[in-house]
Amino acid sequence: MRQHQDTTGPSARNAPHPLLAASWRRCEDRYHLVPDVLRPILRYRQSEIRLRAERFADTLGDGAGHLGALGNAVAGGGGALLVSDVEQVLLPLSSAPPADEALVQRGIVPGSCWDERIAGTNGIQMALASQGPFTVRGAEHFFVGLRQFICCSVPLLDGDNRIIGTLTSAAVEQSAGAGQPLAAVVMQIAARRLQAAMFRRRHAGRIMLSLAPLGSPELDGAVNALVALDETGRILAATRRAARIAGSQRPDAMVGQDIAALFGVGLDRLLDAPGWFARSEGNHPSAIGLHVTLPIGIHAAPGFAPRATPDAGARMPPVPLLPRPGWTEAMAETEAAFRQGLPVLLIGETGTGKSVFAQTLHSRARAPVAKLVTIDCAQIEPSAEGRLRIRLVFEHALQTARETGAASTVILDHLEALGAAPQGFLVEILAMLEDQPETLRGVPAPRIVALCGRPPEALIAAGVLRDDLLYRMQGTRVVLPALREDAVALGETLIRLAQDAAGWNVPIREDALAALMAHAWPGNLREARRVIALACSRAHGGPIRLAHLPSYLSACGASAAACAPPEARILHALNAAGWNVSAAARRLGISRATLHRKIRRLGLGRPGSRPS
Ligand SMILES: Nc1ncnc2c1ncn2[C@@H]1O[C@H](COP(=O)(O)OP(=O)(O)OP(=O)(O)O)[C@@H](O)[C@H]1O
Repeated sequence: MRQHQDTTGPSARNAPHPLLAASWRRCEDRYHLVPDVLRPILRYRQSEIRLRAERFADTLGDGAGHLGALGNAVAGGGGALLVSDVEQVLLPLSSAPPADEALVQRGIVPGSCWDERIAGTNGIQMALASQGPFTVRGAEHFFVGLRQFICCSVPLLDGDNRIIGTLTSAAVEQSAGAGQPLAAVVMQIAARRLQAAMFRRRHAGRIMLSLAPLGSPELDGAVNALVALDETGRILAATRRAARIAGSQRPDAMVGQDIAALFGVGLDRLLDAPGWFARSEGNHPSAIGLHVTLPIGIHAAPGFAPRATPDAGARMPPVPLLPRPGWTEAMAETEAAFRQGLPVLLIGETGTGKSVFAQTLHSRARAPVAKLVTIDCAQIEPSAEGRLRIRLVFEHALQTARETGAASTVILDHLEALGAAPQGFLVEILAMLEDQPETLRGVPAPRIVALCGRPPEALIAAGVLRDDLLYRMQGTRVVLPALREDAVALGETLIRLAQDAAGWNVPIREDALAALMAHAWPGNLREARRVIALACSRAHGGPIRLAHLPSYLSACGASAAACAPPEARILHALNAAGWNVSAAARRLGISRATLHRKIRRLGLGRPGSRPS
């Protein structure tokens, strides 16, 4: 080993750290560096530095913004924050100027390269070599010119646990004094926080499990001990720190495992725990705290797709729309409220067209890119799993709103079937969206359309529906009438359905129409569509007769014909006569003028053109 003036290096005086000694040996024996000559400085061109800095800032994401504040904090303690990439090139990412001109004089400036082969033993290179925090003090630097400094460096890991660079607090050793140990801690915390942010961004939209070694003396020790999970509790990714706390060799070894198997506690239980869940038994000798965060925040979520939340898309229903009584007026009124972002409550028996109405509302909202997602409340379990599903749907809606800039529509179908616990949870989400719009950070809030099969007041009285949920949901309300409530509309609908199914103006014989008109239609439009389709197929293209109807309708045909409401008979006559009023009047045995009067009084009209 070469002797040099000033002091001898660590290897010559029983190096305090074997890695330091090894570095010194390489510098002398392999790279033939001489400590007491001027350190050769390799400095990159401005254009190259800018490129490197941009790439690095992209990887850091939001974290890059925090480096300025960190730089100021380090400068306040008498040091300078140095940020290097993985090739040990200093980047101009910390806006704070170096605290001491000495750093500049020694070439510690953006673009300078701290590769050991040129710069000798130094903090940046030691942190990368040891893959952990490393402080190189004064005489431990290889080059004499650097021995006035103390450098605390930590490697910086990204969301995939790859080392992307280092953070260093550099200061003149004499003036750094007592502040320097603190600087080392600050660097570690900053690196952990930056990695946590990168990991969260990398796995945005995923359930995040945080781990903490309970009783750990470390300050802020668990901030980057993160595990990304799928909805079943299977591990998708983990940070190195999480793997260490979980007692796993490597993060990769955790991937695919179920947290229930690994920690002895399932996702459901963790979701029900209000805060940190202490895990002190099982395979792990030391106690671990576990905490789950659901992805309700507004994140970009690459590849995220919520489970069991079929996306109805902005499609119109695949059936030709029939005019429904009051529909046009209700649609006009509701559309205005809907565009303003007010929630819409649609009430009606099964099959009255609530979903069709909601989808029409969405597709007419003049935002073709907006997303439509549906939660079928009848399928939401009262467990934590159900809660999770609701959250995922809202997360998905917010994510697409963020990507497209257009508010998504969330349809809550079969609201009456939602259990008490998920109702409470829904209230929380709606309250957050409504009362804390700042949490959305400019992303348009989802528009809510709730569909309810029974009058909500009756549900509240029966203790089935929470009143605060109802009030959160009814910005405007529309009641879709049952088919039986309006005889004229029923007759017109049946005739239109028959025309659509047969493909021509197919007549419905009087006894068949009477039986159809006498039926209560508990399944409303859904049932009517099915019955008419069956009748048309049985009629083989000819007129629909009583015998073509399902038996539960044809059985009461004869008696029904006798007591068929007058409007049904008039409608039938008009239909049979192809809406020729004179011919229909003759069939009915009344005058043309009388028929005209009746048509006006009953508000009858030839089945009109289909709504667009
Ligand atoms: N205006 C319409 N024109 C034509 N068909 C319609 C119309 N409205 C509803 N339908 C038919 O009725 C069926 C039921 O409609 P929809 O699913 O919207 O009813 P709903 O009130 O949401 O029923 P549920 O409460 O059972 O989910 C649809 O599949 C469609 O075939």
